[in-house]
Amino acid sequence: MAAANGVRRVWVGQNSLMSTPVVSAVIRERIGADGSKATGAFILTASHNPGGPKEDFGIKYNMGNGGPAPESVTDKIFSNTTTISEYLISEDLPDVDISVVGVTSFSGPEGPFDVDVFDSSVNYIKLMKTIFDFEAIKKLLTSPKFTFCYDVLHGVAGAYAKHIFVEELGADESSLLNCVPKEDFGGGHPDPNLTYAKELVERMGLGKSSSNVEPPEFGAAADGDADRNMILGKRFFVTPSDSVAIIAANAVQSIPYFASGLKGVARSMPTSAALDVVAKNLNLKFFEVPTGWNFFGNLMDAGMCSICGEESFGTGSDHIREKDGIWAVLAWLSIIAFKNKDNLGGDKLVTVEDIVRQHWATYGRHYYSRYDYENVDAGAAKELMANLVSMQSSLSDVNKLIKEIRSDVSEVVAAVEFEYKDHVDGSVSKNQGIRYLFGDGSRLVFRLSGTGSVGATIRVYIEQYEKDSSKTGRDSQEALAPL
Ligand SMILES: O=P(O)(O)OC[C@H]1O[C@H](O)[C@H](O)[C@@H](O)[C@@H]1O
Repeated sequence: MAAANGVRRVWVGQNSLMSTPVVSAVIRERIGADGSKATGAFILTASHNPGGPKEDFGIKYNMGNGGPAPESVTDKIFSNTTTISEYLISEDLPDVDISVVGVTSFSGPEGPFDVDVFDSSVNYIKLMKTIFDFEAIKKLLTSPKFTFCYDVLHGVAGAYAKHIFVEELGADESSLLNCVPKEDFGGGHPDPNLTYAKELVERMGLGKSSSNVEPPEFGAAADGDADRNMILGKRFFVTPSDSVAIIAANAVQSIPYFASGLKGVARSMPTSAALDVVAKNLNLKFFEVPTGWNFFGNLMDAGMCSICGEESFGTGSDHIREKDGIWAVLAWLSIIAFKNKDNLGGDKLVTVEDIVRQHWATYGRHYYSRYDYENVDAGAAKELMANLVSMQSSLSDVNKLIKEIRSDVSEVVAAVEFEYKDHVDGSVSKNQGIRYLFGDGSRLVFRLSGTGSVGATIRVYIEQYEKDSSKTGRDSQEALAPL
C-alpha cells in the first residue's frame, strides 16, 4: 500500500505504538525536514514477528509541522470519504521485523521503498536532553528526601518511562506503576484523571481508603498515547489549568530551553484564566484559542507561542506540535528541582503543594470545575445550546433569572459565543462554546464535546477568580457552590 500511494519511505517506531509526541517529533525531524508538506496519513502495517500475522497499526493524520490536522484538512478528508468507491489492500507486502533497528529496502509495483525501523525512545530522550537539565532532575530523583510515582496506565509511555526516569534519571523502578504497555490497557481506561488513575490516586493519599504508607512527594499519570498528563502532589491535585500557568511562571528559571524568555503563552478557551494572569504579570504575549491542539500549531510555527495548555489534561511547548505528557512531568520535576536546589540536604522539601499555594498567593487562584453530561440526546443538546445563545441577547433577563436562584453571585456583564480568527492564517472558527462572563471575573462556559461517541456530551466549565490571598485556600467545590 505504501508503494502504491507513492510513499517511498515508511518510518516504524519500535514498541509498535509510537506515542503521539514522538510521531509529531519524527514528522518534524524526518519528514518536515525533507521539504514535503502535509504528510497526509501515516499508515503503519507490519507484523510483530517475521512470518507472523500483519496488523494495521493505525492511521494518523498529521501535517508537515508534526501537528494535528486543522479543520480545513479534516473537512476535506471527510468530504473525500463520502466519495470513496473502492480501496485496495496489498496482500503481498513483505514482513518487517520491527524488533530489529535498521533500514530495509523493498520493491513494490511502483518502485522500491524503504522501511526504517527505529527505537523511538532514543529519539525522544535526545530531544528531551536539549530541553531539560537532566543532571538537576537526577539530583532530585536520587535524593532520599524525594519520592516519585508515575502511572502510565499501561499506555505507550511505559516504553519511554523506564528508559528516561529509571535508566537516565536514577529513579527507583518501583516509582513506575502499570508501565508495561498493553493492547487492552490492562482492562482499564487510560485517562489521566482522578477517576481513572485509581491506583495512583490511592498511592498519593487522595483515595477513599486510607493507608499508613506515606504518599510520594510527586505523582503523575499519562494517557494511552502519552500526550496528556495529570500532576499530583502528596494528597494534592493540581488542576491542568493551574499546571500550565505554574509551568509558564517558572519556565525561564527552571528549564534551560526557555532560559532566554518565552515567546508567548496560550490556552484553550474553557481552560481557566490562571495563565492569563501570569501572562499579564510577566508581560507575555497571550492567546486564547478554541479547544483542540491544532490551534496552537500555527502560533508556534509563527514564533508567537512557547508554552500552552488545555483543561483536558494537555500541556506542551513548541519543541513539537502536540501536547506531550512526559514533557509535562519533566517540566514539573525541573521546577521542583529548581525550588529545592539548595535545599536537598535541608529539613523539608518545597513540595508540589507549596509551589501551587505560593503561586495562588502571588497571582490569585482560579477555582475551577468541569461537569460532563455524557450520552445525552443530540437534538436536545443542540436545542439547549441554541437557547443559551438566544438568552445572550438579554443580559437583564439572564441576571434576573440567576438572582432568583442565587442572590450571592455577581452580575453577568457579557455573554458571547466564542469565535476565533487565527492570528496567522486568518481562518475563522465559529460556535466554539458559549460564555457567560461575570463582573468578578467568574465564568460559566457551555460547550458541546467534539470527542464524545454516543449522542452528545455537554461540558459545563465553572470558574471563579479569587485575588485575596487569604481566601485562596478554600475547598474548591465550596468556593464554586454559588455559581
Ligand atoms: O471536545 P472534547 O471532548 O472536550 O475534547 C477536547 C480534546 O479533544 C482531543 O483530545 C484533542 O486532542 C484535545 O486537544 C482536546 O482538548
